[in-house]
This record gives sequence, structure tokens and C-alpha cells, in this order.
Amino acid sequence: MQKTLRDSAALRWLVLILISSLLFSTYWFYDFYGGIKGLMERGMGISSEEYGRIMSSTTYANVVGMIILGGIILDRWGIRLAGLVFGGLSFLGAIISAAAVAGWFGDDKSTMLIWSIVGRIIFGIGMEVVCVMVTRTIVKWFMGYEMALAMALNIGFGRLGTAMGMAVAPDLAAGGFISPAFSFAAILIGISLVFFIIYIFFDIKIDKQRAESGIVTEEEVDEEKFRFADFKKLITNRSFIYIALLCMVFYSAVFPLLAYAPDLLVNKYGFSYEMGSDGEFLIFGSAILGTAFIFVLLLIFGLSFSMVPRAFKSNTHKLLSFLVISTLFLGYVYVLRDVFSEWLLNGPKTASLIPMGTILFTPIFGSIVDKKGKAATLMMIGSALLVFAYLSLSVFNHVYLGYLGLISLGIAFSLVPAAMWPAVARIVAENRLGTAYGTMFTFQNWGLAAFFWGIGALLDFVNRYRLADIEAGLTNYDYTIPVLMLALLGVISAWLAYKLKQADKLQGYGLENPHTSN
Ligand SMILES: C[C@H](NC(=O)[C@@H](N)CCCCN)C(=O)O
Repeated sequence: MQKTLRDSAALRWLVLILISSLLFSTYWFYDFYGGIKGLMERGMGISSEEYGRIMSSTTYANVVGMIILGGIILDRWGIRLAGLVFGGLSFLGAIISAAAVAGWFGDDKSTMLIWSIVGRIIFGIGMEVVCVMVTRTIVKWFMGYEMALAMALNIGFGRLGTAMGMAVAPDLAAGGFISPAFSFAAILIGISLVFFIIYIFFDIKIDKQRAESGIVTEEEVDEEKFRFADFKKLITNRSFIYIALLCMVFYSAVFPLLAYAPDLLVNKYGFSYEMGSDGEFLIFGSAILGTAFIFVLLLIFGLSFSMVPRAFKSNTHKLLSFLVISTLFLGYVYVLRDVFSEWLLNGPKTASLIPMGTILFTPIFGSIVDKKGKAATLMMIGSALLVFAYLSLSVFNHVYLGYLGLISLGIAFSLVPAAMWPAVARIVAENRLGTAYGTMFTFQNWGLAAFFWGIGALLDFVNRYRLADIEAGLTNYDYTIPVLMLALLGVISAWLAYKLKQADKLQGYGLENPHTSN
């Protein structure tokens, strides 16, 4: 058969970098607010509830079915047009948000708040459909090749965006001016759109090649398309209902916490928001470039740990490669020991290590699920770890227990997604996965809408008699009750994972079996 562009490994990986840049930049914009929550409150004069309202507004269009509608539009228009329109919407939303905090629409609090919400709503519409579009593009280029690896790398780029956004935003907002952090994040989405436009040339070319060689084009493949009949079937399937509810409850306990984690560490343990010069690693005199370099190296180590030993067949080579990477990693930590010890006392930098850790752990847990199965059991364990994490971060006050809680949170955040997303592929036929993910993301947005806002509202409520003192810098927010509320979500997640395990026993999808037995 005639070769197409996707038969070249170099071109496939180039395509992955071009399209994953969209995930990197949109995850950055989604999550960088967490690194500057305190600065936003002071700079815009907003309360925690209002901060929560801004974060929650990202989901407003999605809770009423925008992701499903976006999926249908993606089916009709194809990757190129839908990518441009929805990527463009996320860029537009980011520009509006940046203009809002820069005071372009007016510099009074309510104008800034309203336009920040408008910006986040538009950004949220674009961002979620971009996620679906990027996954579809990976399937188009990697089906029959390294698809699982490509998907893991793609999510890795997203998590890198989350981590860097949280860690770098306070450096960009130095001196308390939050506007540069917003403009920078919006520009990143603009740059990734340029990368997407470059990708479009490859997309046109491959479609032409496929048409010439008689392979159906993306627009002609209709098994992937959204159908209401499939949707009805899905939401009456017991196992799917439990996994979709688990997706909603679990992510509601994790994503919103990330938006508050730096502030929690600052208020509970007295960590700093802005980095002292001891914690700065300068490249060409720039702390921002230095931080970016540290994160990119962390990403390379994370991916090497999880992928290089696996690439060898013999156990000796596996062990040797693991030892080489470990030695290099220890050298890296040793050289940067002073920087890291400062980072562990800084709220945004410490919190950013949670998404960073998932880059290392998610592929490891993914391969455990592949080899040993036990997907539902692992989701139960991951949810139980959430309970431990949030008890450590709420009712106890010891900072070491706090670190342990953060590590547990990082493991849970790796374990549950690593078991959940492949499990969906067992419950739902491959050509209905798009509909299934769209439905799950919609459920997820319902939970996110409630908890992004709920944590902030509860924080203001439980601290209502101390708010004036908090604003004056005389005392700190008490996060105990809002974090305890998230521990309850962990309990519900564990119960849903248990119900999923029971439903699977009845329906026989084999979630507890290794993937290799298929
Ligand atoms: C794969 C999954 N993605 C999502 O849940 C997206 N709907 C939202 C991403 C928000 C980024 N903070 C994931 O990232 O685990």
C-alpha cells in the first residue's frame, strides 16, 4: 500500500508536539490562577468566593452540554476547522480575561469580575473541545503505532502546563502586578494556535494521500461520530454510570483543590507566595527561564523513568537503564538541592510538584493496570489515598504530614486516571469512545462547577468573622472545613469505585483482569 505521512515516525512525533502544545497552553491557562490566588484577591479586591466564582465559570457552558455539542461540531467540521474555531475561542477567552484584569473594561472590582467570568466561560468552551479534538488527532496519526505512548505524552504536556503555570505565575506577577501573568498565559495559547496552523498543512496533506490511496478520510469515518442512540445506551449502562459518577466526584476533589493548594500551603503552613532569591535558578539572568528549565528536565526524567526501562526486553538492560537514569536524577537533585529546599517552603512551587509527579507515576500505574489488571480495586485505593491526603491537610497541623498528604494526593491523581481512562475503553466499544469521553467530561464539569466555587464560598463562610483581619494581613484563612469536605468526596469516590467493581462482576467487562489477557 502507498505510504502516507503518518508512516514516518519523525513526522508523527512532530505532529504530536505541534498539537500537544495546545494542551500545554490551555492547561497552563486553566490552572495558573492557583499560583496567584492571594495576589488576585489583593490586586482585584475580590473575596475567596469571587475567586471561586471565576474558576467555576470555566465550566458554565459545559454543564449545559457544550462539550457534547462541540463533539458533534467536531464530527461535522473535522479537525482543522473545529480546531481553529475552538482553539480560537480559548484564545479569545484568555485575551478577554487578560484585558479584564488589566482594567481595559474598567478598573472597578465588579467590572473586572464580570469580564473575568466572561473570559473564563469562553475559554472553557474552547478548552474542553480542544481536549477532545487533540485526542481525535492522536488517534488519526497514531492508530496502529505508538498510540498509548502518544496519549501518555500528550497528557504529560498538559500536566507540565498545569505545573509550570502554577509555579511561574507568581514570578510573572512580581511586585503584585497580576496582569503580566495573564498576558503571558494568553500569548502561550496564541503561540500554540500558530503551531496548530502549521499542523493544518500536514493534516491537508495526509487527507489528500489517504484519499489517493483509497483510505477513508476523517470526514467519511462515521463510526466515531456522536449519536443520541449511543448516548442513551451509555447512560443506562450501570458500569458506565458508576465510572462517569466516579469521574465527576474524583476530579471534583482534585482539580478545584489545585486551584487553592498554593494558598492553602501559604495560609496553613506559612509558606511564601513569592520566591526569595535563594530559590531562584537563573538562566541568562532570568528566573522564569530557570524555572522552565528545571521543569522541562523534570519532565524528561519523569518520562525516561517510565518509558526507557520498559523499552528493553532483558531484565538486566531494564535494571541497568533504570540505574543510569536514577544516578543522573540524583545528580540533578544534588546540583539543585538549595533551590529545591527553598521551593519546598514556597506555596506555588510545592503545589506545582503534584501535577509534575503525575507525569512520573501515571505511566507506571498504567503499565501495572495493563499487566495485573485490578483497575476497579486501584481506583478504590486511589480514592482512599485522597481521604488520607485531605485528612492530613486539614485536621492535622504538622508540615511533614502535610508533605505526606501532598505526596498521597499526587499518587491518587496518577492512580485513578491511569486506571479510569483505559477502563472506559473496556466498558464502551472503541468507536463510541468519543461519545463516552464527552459524556464523562460533561458530568465532570457539573462537579467542577460546584466545587471550584464551593471551596471559595465555604472558605469565606467559615472565616466570616476574621475576613477583615485576613485582608489586613493580621491572620490567615482556616482551610480545615473546606479540605475536610474534599475528604468526604474521597469517601464517595471509594464507594463508587466499589460499586463499579460490583457492577463489573455482573456485567463481565473484566475491569479486574490484565489487559494482556484480551
Ligand atoms: C484527561 C483529563 N482531562 C480532563 O479531565 C479535562 N476535561 C479537563 C482538564 C482540566 C485541566 N486542569 C485529565 O487531565 O486527567
